[in-house]
Amino acid sequence: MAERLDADEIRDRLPDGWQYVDDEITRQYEFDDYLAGVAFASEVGEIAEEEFHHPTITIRYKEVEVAFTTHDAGGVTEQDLDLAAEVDAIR
Ligand SMILES: C[C@H](O)[C@H](O)[C@H]1CNC2=NC(N)=NC(=O)C2=N1
Repeated sequence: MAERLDADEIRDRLPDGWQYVDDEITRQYEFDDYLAGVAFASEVGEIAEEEFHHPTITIRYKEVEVAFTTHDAGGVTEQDLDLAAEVDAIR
């Protein structure tokens, strides 16, 4: 099972645009319209299923927030950092 990383390591390795808050890493993405955000969220879901590692996805008007943590490890692991980079590559 993946080991949770300590705060310094997470901060050192966090991809640009992501924040580390309360044992998860999060990023907000802006869109020109609501349905573009919905389509993006669906693509994030595809990746999550492929990797069997699932973020919390919050769809707002013209904005989608993605939050990763590893529930099995009780914090942020390599998997979360890797998935964050994969999600960034969607756009
Ligand atoms: C049994 C456990 O829920 C599964 O192994 C997977 C499913 N997706 C998951 N997603 C996330 N974010 N963390 C997990 O620990 C996790 N575990």
